[in-house]
Amino acid sequence: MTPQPHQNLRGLIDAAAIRVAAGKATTLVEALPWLERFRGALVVVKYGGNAMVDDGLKKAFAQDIAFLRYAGLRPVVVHGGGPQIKAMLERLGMRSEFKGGLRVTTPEVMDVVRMVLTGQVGRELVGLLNQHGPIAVGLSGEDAGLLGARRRGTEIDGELVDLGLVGDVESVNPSAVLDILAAGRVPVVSTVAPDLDVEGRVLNVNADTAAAALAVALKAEKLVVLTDVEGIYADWPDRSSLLSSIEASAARELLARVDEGMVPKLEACIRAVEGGVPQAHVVDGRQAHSLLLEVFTDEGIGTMVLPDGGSDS
Ligand SMILES: Nc1ncnc2c1ncn2[C@@H]1O[C@H](COP(=O)(O)OP(=O)(O)O)[C@@H](O)[C@H]1O
Ligand SMILES: CC(=O)N[C@@H](CCC(=O)OP(=O)(O)O)C(=O)O
Repeated sequence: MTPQPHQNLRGLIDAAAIRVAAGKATTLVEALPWLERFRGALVVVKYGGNAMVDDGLKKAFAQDIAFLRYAGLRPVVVHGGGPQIKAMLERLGMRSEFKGGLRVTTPEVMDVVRMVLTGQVGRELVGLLNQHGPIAVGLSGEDAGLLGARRRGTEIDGELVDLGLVGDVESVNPSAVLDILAAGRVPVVSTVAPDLDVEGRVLNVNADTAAAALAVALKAEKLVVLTDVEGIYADWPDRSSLLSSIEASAARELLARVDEGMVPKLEACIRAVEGGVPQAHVVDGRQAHSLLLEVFTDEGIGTMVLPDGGSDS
């Protein structure tokens, strides 16, 4: 019997659909070695405020974290919120400046930082994640003694500059995070920390810094820093100088040549790998699902920071 034209068309569509399905299966199978390798792995993901400005990207980020969780990893989210703090300060008619990539924080600015990070950005991320099931629990460095911080300055042209209520993490008590992970949930951490020297005072901790300290304390398998640039450039802003990987001591040398937002990020990656985290990645958070690509494919996305000698192993 001669096939009717519509049957022919149907046959063609089916063949195309099968090819698409086969492609999807290939993608899933390609993830298998990574699923095996990272099953149960604790991964600290720092989600930068600049990668958080677009609703579609935020949704994709929440999907990625939910995916990691349902794939059997143990993601811990540490979020930033620099642009969101800036927007709120502007609404309130306030200003703050950055020195060495860190916000100079007066007591009035600190109130806004705490309100925006813990009360706004953290809440929003928890809400987005919980659209995938009751998985996310938000907490700040103040909860159950998670973080303890001491005031720090920053060095600019060899001189120590005061930053006000800015802290560096001195102690981590990870038990609250571990409790949440043991319950099968995803901790979402905002980086306000009690001052170890002045009772009742809280300090503004850069989120990269806090993520590194947490990754070390939790003995994470990796730290992934999502930001608004493709990775670390050896010669910023020369776009041909994107690094695919760099070892800790070379990264330390590079610190003198990066500026502003990349300073705490690079410091954080160095701190993580020198503290025992096997690898730290700076990845472009403006690309939807970059986190999944980083964890589950071998495509070498972003820049990987390794401990010294790590490239040879
Ligand atoms: N060497 C470098 N490589 C990449 N980015 C750099 C470098 N030096 C400075 N930067 C700047 O750092 C920015 C990332 O920091 P930031 O905007 O604070 O991100 P986030 O909000 O994710 O913490 C980049 O957008 C870029 O402008
Ligand atoms: C001391 C310091 O600079 N704290 C940061 C905390 C938020 C943060 O780190 O946000 P991003 O990751 O989006 O940059 C700030 O006040 O902006």
